[in-house]
Amino acid sequence: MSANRAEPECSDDLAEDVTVLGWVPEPAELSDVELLLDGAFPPLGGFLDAAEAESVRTRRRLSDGTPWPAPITLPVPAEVATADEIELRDAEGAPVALLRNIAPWSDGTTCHVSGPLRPAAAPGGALRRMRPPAAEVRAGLPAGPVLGLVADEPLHHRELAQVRELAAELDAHVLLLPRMTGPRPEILVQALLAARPHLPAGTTIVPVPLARRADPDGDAALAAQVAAAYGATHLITERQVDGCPIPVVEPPEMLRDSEDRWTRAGIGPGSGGLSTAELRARLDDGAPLPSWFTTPEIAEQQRRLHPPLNRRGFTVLFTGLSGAGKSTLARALRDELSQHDHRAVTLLDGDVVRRTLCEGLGFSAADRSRNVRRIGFVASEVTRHGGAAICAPIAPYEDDRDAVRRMVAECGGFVLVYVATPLGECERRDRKGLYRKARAGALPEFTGVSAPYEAPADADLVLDTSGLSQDEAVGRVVALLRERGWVGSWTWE
Ligand SMILES: Nc1ncnc2c1ncn2[C@@H]1O[C@H](COP(=O)(O)OS(=O)(=O)O)[C@@H](OP(=O)(O)O)[C@H]1O
Ligand SMILES: Nc1ncnc2c1ncn2[C@@H]1O[C@H](COP(=O)(O)OP(=O)(O)O)[C@@H](O)[C@H]1O
Repeated sequence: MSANRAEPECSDDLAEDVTVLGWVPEPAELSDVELLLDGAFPPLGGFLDAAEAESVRTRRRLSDGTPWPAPITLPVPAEVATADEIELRDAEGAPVALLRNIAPWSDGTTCHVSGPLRPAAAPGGALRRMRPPAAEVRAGLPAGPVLGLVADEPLHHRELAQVRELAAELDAHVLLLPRMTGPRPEILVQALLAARPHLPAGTTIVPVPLARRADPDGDAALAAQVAAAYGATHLITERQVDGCPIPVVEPPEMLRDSEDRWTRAGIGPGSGGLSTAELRARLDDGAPLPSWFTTPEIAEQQRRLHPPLNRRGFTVLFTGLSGAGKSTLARALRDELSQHDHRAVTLLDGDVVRRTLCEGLGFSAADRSRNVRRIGFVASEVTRHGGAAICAPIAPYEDDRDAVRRMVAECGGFVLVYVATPLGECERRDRKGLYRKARAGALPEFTGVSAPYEAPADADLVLDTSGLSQDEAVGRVVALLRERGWVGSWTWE
């Protein structure tokens, strides 16, 4: 049997020369660690080795032929891959699991570690009290069919009627597995708990920290594996699931009758309900959700999960050469928003950030990268909590700007403004005399002179301040924010 399959627990008495290193995996990888420890990925007992990963990638099967939909692997830096044992830690640095690194491997560019896992502490993670290990959940289920549903959206009247219909048809117990993904997973769980009065009596609800996979088919099939591990004997899903370990049941067509009840036989005007796009548009606009669509309690959680655009946070990242006008425009935009918008505005200006948050960092590529990503982290937190973050670093590297976009976009709006004032004009302005020094060789690694600036190809707005007044430039940013729905019309000028 491969080193990655479930195995007897390895012993604690390691030899003295065993090297143990700590490592903090990405949040999605930590979710896999939790699921492995909880027995939610049987028969896996740890991360896949090279042969198993290749077998899953090419055949969607483990090497012994067992269907397995997605590679569960753990990439690490090369120096970590050399350790015999790796202590996997959560974002706060607390130990979660110990990985016996029996078979480290490389895919040519990235190192991976593989081997059995054992817990390093009592099970933790968000909402832990609601989610016992898979075996415990299975043991608590009644005998007979169990209808599983892995939910990553709230359930409204139509979906709830579908679940009730299928449960009655199969005479099944319902096992609802809210999927803890996205920036506010706890709200999804609350939205699904709010649906309990409308689900069959005794429905078991267990949140699962199953991170989303890029490949939608592999993702759906992995969700099916998890549902089966927790005891589902049938799975409700609209998707085709290859190699599903349990029978799939498609949700039946439900229509709304003239009294707004959802039935299999119902007919009536608008009887199909709201499409996903219609629901999203209503949520974006803050429009009410009709009572035939959902209950007030579920609607409240749905709105918390997806607030109207003009109530969500956003970030504006100005990028451009020194002297391009980033700080000037950032300050003017701050003033404009402070005067007209309801959000708290946080200005993260290059010079100020470097004296505070990023004190001690220089201008090497690595330090600039750290600087920009730190700014991005703070901006994403401001955005998550409904504020407006305005950032004005040079941010010369595309990778770092992309990282900021990713961090922020998970939490709210993101706008990249390229202040594309030409180098000649920036140099002519030379407000701080830095270009002169750089040209004289007294200031090394100066952006545009002796250090690179990668002009963005993905800017949401490009502003050349050599041909645009400050007011016009800020007006364009505000117009874009308005067009995207993040800000409304000003009530007064
Ligand atoms: N070598 C070098 N290259 C570029 N800029 C330099 C350098 N040394 C000091 N300065 C001053 O630092 C400001 C840029 O800092 P940033 O944090 O925005 O830069 S970066 O995003 O990390 O690249 C920049 O401010 P702005 O003129 O507001 O852009 C400069 O005043
Ligand atoms: N249309 C404009 N928009 C912004 N700044 C302008 C404009 N026209 C001239 N400037 C001047 O250019 C300089 C830009 O400096 P700054 O805003 O500190 O740039 P950065 O933050 O990109 O280094 C300021 O002195 C500002 O007054």
